[in-house]
Amino acid sequence: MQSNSLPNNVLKSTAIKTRRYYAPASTGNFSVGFDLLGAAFEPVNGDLFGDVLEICAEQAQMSLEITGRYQHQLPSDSSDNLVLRCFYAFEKKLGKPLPRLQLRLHKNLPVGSGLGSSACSIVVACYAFNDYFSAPLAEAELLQLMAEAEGQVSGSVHYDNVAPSYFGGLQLMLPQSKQLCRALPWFEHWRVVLCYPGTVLSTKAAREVLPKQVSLAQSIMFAGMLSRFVTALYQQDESEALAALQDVIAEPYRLALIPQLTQLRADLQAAGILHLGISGAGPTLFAVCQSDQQASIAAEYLSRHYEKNQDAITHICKLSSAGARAL
Ligand SMILES: Nc1ncnc2c1ncn2[C@@H]1O[C@H](COP(=O)(O)OP(=O)(O)O)[C@@H](O)[C@H]1O
Ligand SMILES: N[C@@H](CCOP(=O)(O)O)C(=O)O
Repeated sequence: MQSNSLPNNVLKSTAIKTRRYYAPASTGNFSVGFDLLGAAFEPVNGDLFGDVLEICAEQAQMSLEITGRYQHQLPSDSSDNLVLRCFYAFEKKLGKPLPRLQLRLHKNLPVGSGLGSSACSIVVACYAFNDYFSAPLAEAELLQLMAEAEGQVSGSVHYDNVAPSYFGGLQLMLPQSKQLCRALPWFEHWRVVLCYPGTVLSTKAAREVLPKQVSLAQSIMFAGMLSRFVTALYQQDESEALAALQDVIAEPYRLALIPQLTQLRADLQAAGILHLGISGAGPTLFAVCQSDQQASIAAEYLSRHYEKNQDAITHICKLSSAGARAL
């Protein structure tokens, strides 16, 4: 193995045992916590629903091969890829040259989907580089690097996808706290159906429809609903938690981008499913279900009425408590 301190141009290709890393899909906001709350999910059937990054060799130049179901949604020029951008940002943060790598990204999450696709690639990349180079960055530093990379994509720094995709679970962001975020309790029997219709909605565009300021009444309602939800989780009061899942910040404005939401929600509520919300900035919708049976009904309904093309996908999920990891 070559030394890390050698200049890049004298490094030769060095075979290594391929290392594989994974980060899960995530739902930002979870309706009630715009930019402050996010959850990582994985399909109950054991499918991997998140990006996989392989580090295959050390070599003279960086290279990135892109494969996977949603590779066609990414720029063909891989130099624009977030994975490479993360490598250079990671190297800059360390302040010393790193060996160049041969990388392979399995793009398993649709782009511009509301499933934290950009965050997922950012998280798997930063996690992989930190692990591969023997963990030079502490968790908080790595999370900050991830959030900065995400901010460059969406136009403003928000942690509600990178934090759950990195740490797993339902994560509440803690502004101005050293801890940055905290995992909240959950209802283990909850199933969350994620339905991506197959159409692209950029997060940046979906943020641009939001007002720059909200009223005092909206601010109080937002803080109140989020508090109601969080306390209900701690008290394991399920009906309170479900009742608090109201988005008073983004949904009123994003509804124009996802007009089917109103009818789909009414139909699912008639079937006993108590919450349907926008996953992240959309267009993916998420349904919170209280049993496997409800989840099957919601998944069947949404895939029939909301999927629009061959890129569409619907998964019945549970909370992914593990987050990013080596496979
Ligand atoms: N590895 C990657 N994964 C996802 N998006 C990427 C990646 N590399 C570059 N991009 C670009 O980042 C942007 C991600 O868009 P965004 O709307 O934030 O997606 P999402 O809402 O799914 O996170 C797109 O312009 C996409 O082309
Ligand atoms: N809080 C963000 C979440 C964006 O999630 P994404 O999966 O759509 O990137 C927002 O609502 O803008």
